[in-house]
Amino acid sequence: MTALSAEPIEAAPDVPTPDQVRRAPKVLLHDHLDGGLRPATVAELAAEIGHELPVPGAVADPDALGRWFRESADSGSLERYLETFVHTVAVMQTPEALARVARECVEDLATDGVVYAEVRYAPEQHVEQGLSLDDVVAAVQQGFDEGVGAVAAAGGRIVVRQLLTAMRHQARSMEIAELAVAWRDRGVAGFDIAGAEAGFPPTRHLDAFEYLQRESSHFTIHAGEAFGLPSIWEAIQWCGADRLGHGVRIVDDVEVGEDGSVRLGRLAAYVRDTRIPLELCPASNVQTGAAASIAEHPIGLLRDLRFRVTVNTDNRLMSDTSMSAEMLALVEAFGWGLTDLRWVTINAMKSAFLPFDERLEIIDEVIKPGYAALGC
Ligand SMILES: O=c1[nH]cnc2c1ncn2[C@H]1C[C@H](O)[C@@H](CO)O1
Ligand SMILES: [Zn+2]
Repeated sequence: MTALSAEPIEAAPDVPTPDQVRRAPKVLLHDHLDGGLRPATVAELAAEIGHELPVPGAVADPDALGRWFRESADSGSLERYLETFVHTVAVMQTPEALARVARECVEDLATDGVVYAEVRYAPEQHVEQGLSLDDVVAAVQQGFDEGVGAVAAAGGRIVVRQLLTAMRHQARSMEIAELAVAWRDRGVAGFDIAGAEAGFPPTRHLDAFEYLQRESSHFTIHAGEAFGLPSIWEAIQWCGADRLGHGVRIVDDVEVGEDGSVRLGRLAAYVRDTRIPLELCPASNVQTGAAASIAEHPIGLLRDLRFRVTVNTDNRLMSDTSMSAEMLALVEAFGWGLTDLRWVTINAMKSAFLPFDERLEIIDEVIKPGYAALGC
């Protein structure tokens, strides 16, 4: 057990304005492609293929559809939150639709000031109309390439990589891990597992993780979101996860005394000592019930204790969020300043599944100058 005080790293020097937050360079490690569609795109693609949406007339009123996603995902349960994906996955079954969604994703992230993103989705969910797993990855990559090209043509700069997710309740993780390795030099940076956590421990997919380790590949695991410490422990100590998707329940292993003293249990100490990145997604956690509110979200404590905290969107459509919105909410709830936003951004870039020299280049050439321009 470790004892230490929960003193902040340093006082936040200033309160950033919404415009400063939007202009600040951002790094996004945890964003689902099928959770980030524009409402208008869901409506148009659904109309094209005759998929029935829960909101009639959504093409004419995409905002109403956006509200439906947000409200339905606001369920307090991960299982019910995940039910909303049936409508986004349904409209992402052709190369054209996949490429469009991927291109728009890149454009939306760049508009939000994101300079590096790893965007994940489960290829096995996009083969209902006969595409092969390879076709799916190729279509998404084409969309990403087009999006990056469009951003560059408009004078911007963004780097985007795919993470391939396997669904934890299914049994295709080995195939998806092999797919990630096959595409590793063509836009895929790593692997993940997602889906309902309770009852589906990461060790169910141990063969896939062991294969990836032998291939010197990278992976993150959704763990410690809807389920607690045992899931995090398996993800790290059995499966060898490089990062934790959410990982927010690590606070169950942190004890804060009335006098402000803090004791870390063995697992929390290990996560902090080894600098395992936490892909925290505050708005999503409030919707699924993992946190009661942003103000009560453990990110404040985890930042003060200097865990390797990163800030993420998870599902921009279901949470009606963006990186700027997530950061602004933290500014408001915890009084974070630009120094804190810069810290989580550099934490995220250090934790990316990109080669070391490319990470450094983005930190030195994009992130630091971008914050310096804001006076930080
Ligand atoms: O926060 C999440 N936890 C677990 N699974 C999730 C979360 N957000 C999205 N997913 C699932 C639903 C998607 O269809 C799938 C692949 O992106 O991943
Ligand atoms: Zn997620």
